Amino acid sequence: MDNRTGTIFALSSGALPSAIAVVRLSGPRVRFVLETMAGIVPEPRRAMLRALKDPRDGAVLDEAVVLFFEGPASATGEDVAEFHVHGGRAVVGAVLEALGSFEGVRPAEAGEFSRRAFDNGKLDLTRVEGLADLIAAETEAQRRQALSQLCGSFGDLVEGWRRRLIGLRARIEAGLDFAEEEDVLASVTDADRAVLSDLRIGIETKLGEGRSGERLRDGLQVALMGPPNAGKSSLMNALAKRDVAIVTEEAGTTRDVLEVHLDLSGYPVMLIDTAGLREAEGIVEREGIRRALARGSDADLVLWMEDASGRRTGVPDGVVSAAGTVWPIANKADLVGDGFDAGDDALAISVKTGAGLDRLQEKLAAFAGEKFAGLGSAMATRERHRAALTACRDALVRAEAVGDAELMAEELRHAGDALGRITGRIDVEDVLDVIFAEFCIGK
Ligand SMILES: Nc1nc2c(c(=O)[nH]1)N(C=O)[C@@H](CNc1ccc(C(=O)N[C@@H](CCC(=O)O)C(=O)O)cc1)CN2
Ligand SMILES: Nc1nc2c(ncn2[C@@H]2O[C@H](COP(=O)(O)OP(=O)(O)OP(=O)(O)O)[C@@H](O)[C@H]2O)c(=O)[nH]1
Ligand SMILES: [Mg+2]
Repeated sequence: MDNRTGTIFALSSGALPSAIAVVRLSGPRVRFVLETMAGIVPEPRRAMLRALKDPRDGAVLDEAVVLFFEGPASATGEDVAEFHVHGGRAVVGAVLEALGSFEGVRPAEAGEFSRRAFDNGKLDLTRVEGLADLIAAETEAQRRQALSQLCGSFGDLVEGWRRRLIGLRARIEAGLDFAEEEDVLASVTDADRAVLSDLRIGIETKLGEGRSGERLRDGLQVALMGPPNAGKSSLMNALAKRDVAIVTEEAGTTRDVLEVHLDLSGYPVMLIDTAGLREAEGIVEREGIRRALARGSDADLVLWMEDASGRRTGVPDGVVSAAGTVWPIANKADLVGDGFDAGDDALAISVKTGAGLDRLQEKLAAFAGEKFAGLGSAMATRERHRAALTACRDALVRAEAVGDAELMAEELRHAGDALGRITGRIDVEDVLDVIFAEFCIGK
């Protein structure tokens, strides 16, 4: 984004046609556009019904609800206007074209409204990320987490730590100046050390939550693995309630890794179907098996599925997920007869008759619930958060180890800067474009 000034506009609502479409504008020319097209600048935050006119010939384009938000009390911090128009393609097309005809007014790029909100101090980076997650949220747990991040739970926690660090550093540096004047050695008080270790513990606790926050965004990874023809793809389709994967009676049907997102009692799960494992002849199938093993070793949970009517070998040693959780499943219970008991700890199901599927779904939802339980609402949801927290923790550990007040102050500065990168208070020009590019146009 090179041109960060000017007045921008975009269709901020969804796909057309729709009942109503919202066209949003932000920037210094908003008042002029309102006067020209709606004949008035409405009182801030009061909806008005107006005829929208083409600035070039005065032709009426639509009858619209018009809103004005006076900067800085707006979503972007600039003057903002909204035209709530009828959501027809031609209506929206005509309004957008009319807006583009104004001097100094241009279409917005993806994420540009949010970028302005960030630049004007309306949202810190964690809130911006929460906003992106809220728009992407597909399940209740994701919505709650994203909304809490948008409202600042994580950003305020990090900013609180940063302020305490700054306070600590200020006290230590004041001591340094004093020592210089008085020609004595600066010392760090026990109280200062207590604050330091308290901060370190807080950050370590947050780091101890691991990737749970990231998993909440992407979904818990559950990989379907097992020998060919066990019914993995059939189960995938049954749980997804649509025909995602090809199912045939031929062994070796699935080659690529397939993913579907499931909503299990509000928890996000990414179900991964993989190629059946066997000594394969063809290179395509061998590559499929290589991918299957790779995904399985990354998964939070592996469902190891075998055919209950055949000879079951059990879970091979090689198939142990990173989290180490593997559930054996015996499918095709219908072929074995009524009251089939898998015997071992395997869960007996039949995708064909649906037997055992409810139980499996309940178990999966409980597993997801357990994985996400105990997480506060303020959580690190991205790799970059954890990287910065780790850098901060390392600097704090070094600060605790040094005896010299000057070196300690220096480490505290590093620690504070690491936290500042999370909220975007310092030195993050490089990550901004990445974060804002995630957004749709009009946001
Ligand atoms: N019509 C409409 N609906 C919408 C939005 C919008 O922009 N327009 N939003 C877009 O994301 C969300 C609401 N977010 C908003 C965030 C801040 C402000 C705003 O005017 N903030 C001012 C005043 C705050 C106040 O009065 O409490 C400010 O922060 O100073 C408006 C909407 C969801 N619904
Ligand atoms: N009788 C019976 N047949 C089933 C059941 N589940 C799946 N099948 C059948 O088993 C065959 C193989 O099913 P798939 O879902 O393609 O098996 P897969 O494990 O994905 O196989 P690969 O992709 O080759 O590894 C198909 O003909 C299915 O209709 C079941 O519960 N009972
Ligand atoms: Mg398959």
